Order: sequence, then structure tokens, then C-alpha cells
Amino acid sequence: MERYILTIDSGTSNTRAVLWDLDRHVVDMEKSGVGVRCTAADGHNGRLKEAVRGCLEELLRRNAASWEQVERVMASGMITADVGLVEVPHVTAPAGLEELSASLAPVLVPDVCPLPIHFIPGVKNRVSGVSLETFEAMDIMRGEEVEACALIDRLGVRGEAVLVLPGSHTKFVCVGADGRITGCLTTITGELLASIMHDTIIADSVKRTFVEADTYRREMVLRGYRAAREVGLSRACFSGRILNQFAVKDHTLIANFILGAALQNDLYALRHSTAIACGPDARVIVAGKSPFREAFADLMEREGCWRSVRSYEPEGGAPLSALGAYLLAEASLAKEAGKKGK
Ligand SMILES: O=C(O)C(=O)C[C@@H](O)[C@H](O)CO
Repeated sequence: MERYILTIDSGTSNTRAVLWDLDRHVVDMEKSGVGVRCTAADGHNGRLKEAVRGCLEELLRRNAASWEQVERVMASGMITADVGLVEVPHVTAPAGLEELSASLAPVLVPDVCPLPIHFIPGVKNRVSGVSLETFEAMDIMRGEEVEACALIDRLGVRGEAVLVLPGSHTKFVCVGADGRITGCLTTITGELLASIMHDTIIADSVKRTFVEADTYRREMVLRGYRAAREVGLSRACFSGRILNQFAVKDHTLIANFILGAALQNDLYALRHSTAIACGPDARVIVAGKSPFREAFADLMEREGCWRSVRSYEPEGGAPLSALGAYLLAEASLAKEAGKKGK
């Protein structure tokens, strides 16, 4: 009888579940447009519970599988936040697969799943006593730590490295010599960009359209980046309107300009924040979706402040978050088997 692992990743806007066999192959995936944002809006997590249960049950149904065949159910992301299913405290960096697997929180949520869900904690920076003087060094993540673990495993990352993980929140995750996460830095650029593109006067100049992989224009991204470096993000955004009215009619080019301006803000944070320290010897690995991946890689290469810059393109199969959760399931199952063997 085939055995399976189920991984769940619930973020701010979406929930993704993956059914795996025990040989690290993705059998099937299911997605829902419900995330913890719904909990914040509704004041309860009813929709999130329903979405997670729906995804898991659909995966089993579609693959004629039963709960008896499931070895482990893992969950990562904002599902472990106060607006998720079960709140789990962050683990303090440095942390890698070992620390995270030691801190898994198996919890039975009967109206979601008949097996305990192993909730994976997020990671926070090591800052003792966050105060008005020290807050800038503190940072937290939930979900990106499993993506980071997957990338570190896939690429064998050892030595000083920065992983760039764009999304609703951009995460810069630092990796130390032993391949563990040493800290992170977050910006809300994805959310900010969505607001600029939809809710400001710039919406008209970009026709409410984001840059896509096939409309990515490096030259305009670089121009937006340079404008923001000179005069700041807000002024650079308004320059998008000026350009559109007087010089550049194509709204996709203006969207590229705004993208470059927004990412300049992220790279400024990377160089100036005290949340992580990454020097000129750091290798940069950019993951995430196109065109953010291309844009970060192009801009960081252009800045020339790091030892090397490479992009990681996902290989078919599963998202990095699901792979990281799978690796943690493997680690915890191996630990359990070891204990039983003793
Ligand atoms: O840990 C938390 O509570 C967060 O708010 C972190 C957030 O930025 C997530 O990492 C987004 O995926």
C-alpha cells in the first residue's frame, strides 16, 4: 500500500497543499484562495479551517488514498500565527532543519484533519530585549524558513549567503558557515507595490497591471531603480505618471519603472538595516517568482556589492515551501524511528 506525506503552506492570501510519496515525488497539489487575511477580516478562522480541510480531502479523494496511508501532515507559514490555525512561537536563529524539527508542534485539530498536524515554527532574529533602541535589528518570518531550508538543501549552501525570497513580503534570509539560517530581514514591498498599482494615481499610468515574465523590461527596471535611489520611492512613483503623460505611452514600461523603484527600497534596506549583516563576501541566491527573480538578480548584479549573484529557478515539481516541509517531515520521522529502534 502506497504511503504518503501531506504538506500545507498557508500564507496571507493562499493555501497550498501537496501530496507526496515517500520518495520525495510530488503526487498531486491543491490550492485555495483563502489565507490568514480572511481570519483577520472575519475575526475567526472558519474559512481557513474549511480551506485546509478541503485541500487535504480533495488530494486524498483525487488519488484514491485514505488517511491510514498518510505518515505525516506538516504545516508551515502564517497558519502558525495568531491569525492562523494554531499559534506556535518562533524559534530563535541560528536555526536549520535540526532546530526546526526539534520544535515542531503536533496538534490535533479535529475539524480540519483526523491526524495531528505538525506545525512548523517560524524563525526570529536573536535580539535580547526588543526596545525602541533595538527594534530595527529584530525580524520574524513564518513560512520562508522552510523555503530557505529547501534552498540550502538543494544548492548545498554553506558559507555566508543571502537568500532573496520575494513575495507579499520580501525576505532576505542570511545563511551562516554551517548552513543554518542566522537571521532575516523583511519588507512589505509586495503589498506596497499592489497598493501603488491599484490604489494610487499611478494605477492609471500602469492600467492596474503588474509586470509579468513576458513584459519584463530590464532597462526600465534599472531606470526606476536609479530614480528611487536619487529622489526616493514616492517621487520616483510620481515620475512614472510624468513619464506616461509626456514620454512613455506604454503602460507596461511604466510598470517596470515602478517595479525597479520599489525594489530599490528593498536593496536600500538590505544595505542599511541592522536586522542582518551581509558583507561583500556573501553569495546571493535569488528565488521566487518571475519577474521579481529577474529584477532582483539584475539589480543586485548591477549594484556589484556581493561576491556573486545567481537565480534559482524552481525545477517543475513542488514549491520550495512544500519541499522544506517535506524535509522536516523526513527528519522528524527519522528521529521517531531512531527512538523506537533504541
Ligand atoms: O512571523 C510573523 O508573524 C510574520 O508576520 C512574518 C510574515 O512576514 C511572514 O513571514 C510572511 O510570510
